Amino acid sequence: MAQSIKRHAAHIVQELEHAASLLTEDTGERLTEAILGAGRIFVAGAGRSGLMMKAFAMRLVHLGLQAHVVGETVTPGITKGDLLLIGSGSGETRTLIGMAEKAKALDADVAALTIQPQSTIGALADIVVQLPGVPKDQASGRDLTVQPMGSLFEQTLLVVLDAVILRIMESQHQNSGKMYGNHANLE
Ligand SMILES: O=C([C@H](O)CO)[C@H](O)[C@H](O)COP(=O)(O)O
Repeated sequence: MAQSIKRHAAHIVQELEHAASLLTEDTGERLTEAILGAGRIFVAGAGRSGLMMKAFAMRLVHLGLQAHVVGETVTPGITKGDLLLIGSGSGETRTLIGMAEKAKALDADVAALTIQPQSTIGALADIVVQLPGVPKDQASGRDLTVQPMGSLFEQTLLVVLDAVILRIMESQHQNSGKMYGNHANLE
């Protein structure tokens, strides 16, 4: 018999709680330092992972940081001192590998959030944040989730990035009210 949406939602939250419990105490600390030390932050990701990266870029802008989404028409060029932040569960998405290589060639720093630190993108990155989850082909870790493809990773990615935002808010004495002042007013 089909389960209710409520039960499915509760199951997803349970999976996320388990994923959060697998994080180490220092998860994201180096990344946070790199974000605060960067000239500008460029975020990249494909598909649903890319949507999470976009959501993160919005909050960085709310914090008053210079953040850009790779691939947008108005996104400037990356250069030395900038940080390219890639979210990729598999760490093997072709377009993102090319971006990581180009950023490195231009002397920018690269950080990756991925399930697979040993992946091509993980190996190219200066900073790797390993997240629990199941890659989209579900070749490993199937016991962690009932959800399709990379959903658990994509949700965990958003949760961890939102936690990074809270960490930056603490260190910069920011609050939601101040950040709201930087929110789009043409919407
Ligand atoms: O959109 C995606 C798909 O729905 C998997 O759940 C992925 O996020 C997209 O294909 C990018 O993959 P990764 O780079 O492996 O995160």
